Amino acid sequence: MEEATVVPQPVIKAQDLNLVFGSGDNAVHALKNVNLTINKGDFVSFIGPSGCGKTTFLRCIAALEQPTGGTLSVNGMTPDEARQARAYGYVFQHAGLYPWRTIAKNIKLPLEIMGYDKAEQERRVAEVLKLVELEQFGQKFPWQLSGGMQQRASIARALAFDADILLMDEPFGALDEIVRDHLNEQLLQLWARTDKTIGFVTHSIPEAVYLSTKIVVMSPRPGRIHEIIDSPLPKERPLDIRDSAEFIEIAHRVREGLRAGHAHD
Ligand SMILES: Nc1ncnc2c1ncn2[C@@H]1O[C@H](COP(=O)(O)OP(=O)(O)OP(=O)(O)O)[C@@H](O)[C@H]1O
Repeated sequence: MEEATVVPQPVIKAQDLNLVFGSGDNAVHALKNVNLTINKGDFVSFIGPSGCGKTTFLRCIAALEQPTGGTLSVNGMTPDEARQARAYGYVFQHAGLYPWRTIAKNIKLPLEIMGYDKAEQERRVAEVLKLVELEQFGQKFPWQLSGGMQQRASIARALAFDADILLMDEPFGALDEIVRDHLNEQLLQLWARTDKTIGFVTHSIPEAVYLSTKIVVMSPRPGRIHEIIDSPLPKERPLDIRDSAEFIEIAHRVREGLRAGHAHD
């Protein structure tokens, strides 16, 4: 029997994207001629040296920065329209939970602002707490949770309005290795279950290789895409896949890409 061909559905499309902060002598060319298509269900990691524009690219998608050239579409809309349509959830490096609100109330806040009725707010909070395995912690305050649990709560908050796209800016950068491994595993399971499209910024080669279907290797300022590596790893990834020859080979390619990217300067 012939295998069904899956037609890729572009979700995020950047064409010749440029962003220059400031002008004259103070101009910073943060993104230069970035061309990238992210398809539905992709898990795309962005890796590159500090200051190469990873966060800026994510912020452009989220309409938090305005590109100075090129085009960018999100679910077929402009980033501004996509923001208004709640097309994505955004997870920052630090959990950013309000200390005076319980975990459930933190997750509820954007839902309140968006005008969901009380019953729907409760239903969604319960659902996302379950997804990140924090069902028992809704009534706790952030300070009563570990760093990893707080980060899971912030992921739950981003998932609460059930956007198809999740943008994550180094969400696990501040956590220790073991907690990070665990959260990586959980995030992959969540991605497999929900079929979301994920854009993920990281500094860690193993994290990028473990999580992604596509690894975007960026080069130093002005931020350009040096290479896009498609991962042949299966969707189901136990942690020990990191010891496999295939994994090590991709990690090697990413490292080489990062080195070669540096040579542009
Ligand atoms: N609002 C701004 N005004 C001026 N320059 C900015 C602004 N935001 C970012 N930059 C500059 O743009 C460049 C890209 O920054 P960005 O934060 O996207 O890099 P990054 O790859 O995410 O870095 P890191 O890995 O350190 O988080 C940097 O040189 C940064 O200093």
